[in-house]
Amino acid sequence: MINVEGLSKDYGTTRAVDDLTFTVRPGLVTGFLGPNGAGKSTTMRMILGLDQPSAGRALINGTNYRELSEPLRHVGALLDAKWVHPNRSARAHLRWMAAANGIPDSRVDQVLADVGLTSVADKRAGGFSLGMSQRLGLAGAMLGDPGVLLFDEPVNGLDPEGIVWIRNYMRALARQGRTVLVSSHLLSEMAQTADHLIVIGQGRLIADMSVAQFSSLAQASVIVRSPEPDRLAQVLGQNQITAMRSSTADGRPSLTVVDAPAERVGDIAAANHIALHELTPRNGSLEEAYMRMTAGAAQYQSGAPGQGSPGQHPQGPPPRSQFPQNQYPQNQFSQNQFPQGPFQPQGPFHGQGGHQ
Ligand SMILES: Nc1ncnc2c1ncn2[C@@H]1O[C@H](COP(=O)(O)OP(=O)(O)OP(=O)(O)O)[C@@H](O)[C@H]1O
Repeated sequence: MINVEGLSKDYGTTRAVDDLTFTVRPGLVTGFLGPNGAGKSTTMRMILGLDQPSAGRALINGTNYRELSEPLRHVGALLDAKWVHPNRSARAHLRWMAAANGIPDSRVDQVLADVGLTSVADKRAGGFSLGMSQRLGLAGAMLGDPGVLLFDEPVNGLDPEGIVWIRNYMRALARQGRTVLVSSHLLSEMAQTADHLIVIGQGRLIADMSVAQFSSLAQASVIVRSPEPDRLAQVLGQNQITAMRSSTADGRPSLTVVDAPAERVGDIAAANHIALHELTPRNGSLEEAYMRMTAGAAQYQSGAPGQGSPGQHPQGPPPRSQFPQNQYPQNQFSQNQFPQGPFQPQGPFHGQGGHQ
């Protein structure tokens, strides 16, 4: 288990991590999600004792990383896949790591086999593709058979096969009861990999909830086509359901309902003898929900001149007062309550009823 408590990090005048508190539980893949510059890597480095917090602490199984005896037996990390001597073979690299950490040599061939690198174990690691380097990094992380694993953007630059492989590998580690924290700036990736999400923006906690709860934040809708759209809209209105005129992807006229499930729309149509030619439930886009949630928290985003562009380092996060006020009750989201405007990052949203 990882416990992050009131963790902050300042680099000069830049507050990279701002009073973060969260727990990463065993048996789950926890996605650590946030736009570029949100503070994910800095947080992971502090968990791994590579950076000193300005305030707060990060504990692994109740202990500070720097106080762990034989840390590789507790924590494995994949931070930079290319962190390997280019002229060493994969096997030599792992043997060197094992020797430095009091891990028996026999473990090296085990982890090489686990990640599918046995056949290239004696090849120069410098000649490895990114996918092979990621596997070697994973092998290094698994050397001490640790219960806690941290992966920083592990799918960056991988081809689809590599992405699926690493995703399955992380899920298998969690199923074995390990604690798995994996960072990404891609919600689509996390939605397929993680069970739980911790979302940060500008160093602050924005959301801490299961992927299922996060999904329910995305607004669902029902697409309806009928030869009698006006009468259908009218009877739906009589039932306090709003139907908006829309059109399907191929240009056919339709109605879109956001405040009732497909079953209710179908029942009302049937009760009023209105034929339906289509009744399609649609899940809201998770990506849209994520964009709304992190709006204003992205360090670099396209926007008006002066709002920050790639390569420009702003002077630090804006003060909290610049964010719009929260108009929504916390912890009370339902499918149809998700805010339409930019999500404000003042108060973290803690999912209820998630995994314990
Ligand atoms: N060594 C450093 N010195 C100064 N500022 C730093 C340092 N490391 C990180 N920062 C700043 O801290 C903030 C958080 O950076 P961090 O790399 O942790 O974010 P991230 O969420 O991992 O982003 P990315 O997805 O782009 O890697 C950024 O403003 C970054 O510029």
